[in-house]
Amino acid sequence: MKFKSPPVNSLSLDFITEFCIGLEKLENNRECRGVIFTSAVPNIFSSGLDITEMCGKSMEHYAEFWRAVQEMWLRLYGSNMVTVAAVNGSSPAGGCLIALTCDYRIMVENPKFVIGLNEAQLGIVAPFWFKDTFVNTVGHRVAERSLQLGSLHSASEAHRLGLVDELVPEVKLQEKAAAVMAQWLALPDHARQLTKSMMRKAVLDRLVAHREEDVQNFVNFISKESIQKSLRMYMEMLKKKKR
Ligand SMILES: CCCCCCCC/C=C\CC(=O)SCCNC(=O)CCNC(=O)[C@H](O)C(C)(C)COP(=O)(O)OP(=O)(O)OC[C@H]1O[C@@H](n2cnc3c(N)ncnc32)[C@H](O)[C@@H]1OP(=O)(O)O
Repeated sequence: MKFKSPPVNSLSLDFITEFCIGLEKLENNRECRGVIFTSAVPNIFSSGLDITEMCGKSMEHYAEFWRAVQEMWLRLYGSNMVTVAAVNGSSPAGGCLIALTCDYRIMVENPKFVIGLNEAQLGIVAPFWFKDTFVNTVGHRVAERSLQLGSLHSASEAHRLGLVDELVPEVKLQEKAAAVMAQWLALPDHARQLTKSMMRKAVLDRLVAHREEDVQNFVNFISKESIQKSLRMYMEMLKKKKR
């Protein structure tokens, strides 16, 4: 699945809806046993949640958007397929979450590319299921420090921390992703799928059990004037950076 929503593959409601539909089609296709996620936008894997979906909109819109974000994560983290992220660009916040939610992460070894859950830098808080996914990948200590500081890690640092599994030169990315996929698909599906489910079930169940509460927390948090102000300032900063 190649993300192609220029300029930065931000995760808008439309993007997320298409992502979920695409994933469901693949999940229902018996001939498809694995998916590689990558980007068709140069230098960007995904810039994370589309901030304009969380700024200046109605409470109803925030609730609809957040349910879609939850749905995307539930489908991807709970997927029966082998999922490989071929990270060929920067991947902050929600973009990093997509990578973390996959079974394996390969990143291009470009010192300019960054990845991480930088929510704290925007004055927002990564929800518990982002945190759980992060902890399950890198362990509690690394996740705690990285989340509190809202760190964006270079590709080499992300590799050292275990946030990504492998680094490759850009030209080798697709070949490496295909080789990893072949290695994972060599196992019997039922054994791999049951093992994956056993490892991820508690974290998935936790969101399913608290889904509406999580939507309400998000809506209350994001609609606070202080949070709206932080997000507006962040968007202005992104725009000014260009000039
Ligand atoms: C109690 C429960 C509480 C729950 C709280 C909420 C939890 C929310 C969880 C997740 C949050 C997120 O995912 S927020 C998104 C975080 N993303 C970022 O911080 C990345 C921001 N973007 C960048 O750093 C850079 O754009 C880039 C490194 C990704 C690319 O840099 P580049 O120089 O190539 O491009 P530009 O910066 O010039 O950007 C081009 C264009 O795109 C706009 N843009 C960028 N990112 C976003 C985004 N995430 N959403 C919307 N729009 C974005 C940027 O403003 C530029 O627009 P213009 O061309 O109009 O200027």
